[in-house]
Amino acid sequence: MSDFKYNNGFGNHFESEAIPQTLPSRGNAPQKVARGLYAEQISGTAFTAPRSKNQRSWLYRIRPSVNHQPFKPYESAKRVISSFHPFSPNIVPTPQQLRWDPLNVSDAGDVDFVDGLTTLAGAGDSQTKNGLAIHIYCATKSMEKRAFYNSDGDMLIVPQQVALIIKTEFGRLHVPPLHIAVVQRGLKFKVDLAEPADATRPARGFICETFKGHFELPDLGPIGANGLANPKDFEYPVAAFEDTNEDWTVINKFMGSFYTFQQDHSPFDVVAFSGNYVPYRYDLLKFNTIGSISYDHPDPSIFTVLTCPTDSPGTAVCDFVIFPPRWLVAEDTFRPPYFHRNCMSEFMGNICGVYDAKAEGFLPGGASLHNMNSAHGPDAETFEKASNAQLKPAKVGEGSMSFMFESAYQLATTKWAIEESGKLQQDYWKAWSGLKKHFSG
Ligand SMILES: O=C(O)Cc1cc(O)ccc1O
Ligand SMILES: [Fe+2]
Repeated sequence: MSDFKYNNGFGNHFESEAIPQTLPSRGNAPQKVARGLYAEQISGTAFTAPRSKNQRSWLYRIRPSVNHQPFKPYESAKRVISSFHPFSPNIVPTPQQLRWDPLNVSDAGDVDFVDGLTTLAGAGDSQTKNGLAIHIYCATKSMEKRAFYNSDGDMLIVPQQVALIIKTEFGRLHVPPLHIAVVQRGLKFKVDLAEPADATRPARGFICETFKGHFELPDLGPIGANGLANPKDFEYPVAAFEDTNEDWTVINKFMGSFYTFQQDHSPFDVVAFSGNYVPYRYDLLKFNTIGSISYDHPDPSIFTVLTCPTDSPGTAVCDFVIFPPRWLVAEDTFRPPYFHRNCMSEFMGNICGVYDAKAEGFLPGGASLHNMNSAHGPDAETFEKASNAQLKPAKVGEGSMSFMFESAYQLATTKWAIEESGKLQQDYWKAWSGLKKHFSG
C-alpha cells in the first residue's frame, strides 16, 4: 500500500520525524524539546545489557505516557491463559500428536484483536521471563479508540486471513497475510482490519508471545554473509502522530492478567523518535530459501526467519521457521520431512496452500502440535508417494506457506484448545496408522 512508508534494516538505530527538526540536535533529553514535546525513553533491555543486545528508543511526544487515569482490572480478554503449569485448571497437557481444523472463536461474538485473543499452548511465565505462549487471534472489528501493550512479552503476529493495519506509537504497519509483524514488550499498538471481516470470515492469525529476550536474525555460519531473511527486508514504521483530545482506552497485559486505563488523548502522539526498539514487519515471500543440491533432507533450521534465544547456545525460546514454495532437487533422497522425534516442541500453522509432509488435513487456518519427543513425520499417503516418486527437480509448495514455532519448552495445551475449540481432529493419529511394513527380511 503506497500510503505506508518504511525505513529498512533489521535492528538499525532509526531516526524519524513527522515534523522536520523535532529530534534533538544533540543527545536525547535537552532541557526543552522542540515544539514543546516531552522526551520519553522506552527500554527493551536492561540499561546495562551488552551493547550488542541493548535496545531502547526515545519518543518525542505531545504528552508523556504517564498522563493517564489509574489502572483497573480488564475483564473482557477471558480467553488468554497465562499459567501453564500442567496442573493448572485451564491446562490439559498431552504428548499426543495434535492437529486442528481452521480455528475460530465464533462463540466470542463481535470482537476486536484484544478480546478475540485465545491461548492454545504455552510454557513458563512472564514473571520470571521464562517461556512463551501461543495464541490465535480472531477479530471481526477494528480496535478504534482502544490501544494495547503487553508487559509480558514480545508478540510475533502471523496473519492468516484478512490484512491488518497495526498502528503503533512509532507509526503504522500494513500487515497482510504472508507478512509478519513483531511488536515488542511495552510498545502501544492497535490492530485495525484493512478488509471487511465478520464471524464467517474473521481476521485470523497466530501469535507467538515470548516472555524472554527478543527475536534476532539467526547466525548464518558457513552460509556466509547473505541468505535466509536478509536484514534489509525488515521494514520499520515512520513517525506519525495524532493530536486529539478524545477519550482512549488503553489495555495492558501484565503478569498474565489484563488491566485498563482511560486517557483523554491519543496514545499515538509521538511526533518523532530515535532508537532501535521499534516494531517491524517482514514479507515472508522475500525469504531466501536454501536447500540441498546434492542429497538428503536438511533440518528445518535452514528455514529460520527469526530466533528468540534462550541462554543455551543454539537453543530457542522460539525459532520462527517457514516453509515457502521452493525447488527440491536432491538425488536418492526421501524428499519430504523425515520421520523424527525432536527434543524441541513443534507448533505449526498453515497460512495457505498445502504442506509437503501432509497430503491432506492440514488446512489453511489450521494448526498442529508435535510436542517434545512425540514421534511424527509424513503421513502414510505422502510416504508412499515420495518413496516411489521419480526424482526430477520439483517445485513444492507453489502458492503455499506454512510456518513453525519451534521451542525448547514442553508446550502445555489449554483446555480451550483440547476440549472447547471443537476443532481438534480426533483421528489425527490415523495419518500414520496406514504406514505399512515393507521389511522383507
Ligand atoms: O515436522 C514437521 O513437519 C516440521 C519439519 C520439517 C522438516 O523439513 C524437517 C523436520 C521437521 O520437524
Ligand atoms: Fe517435525
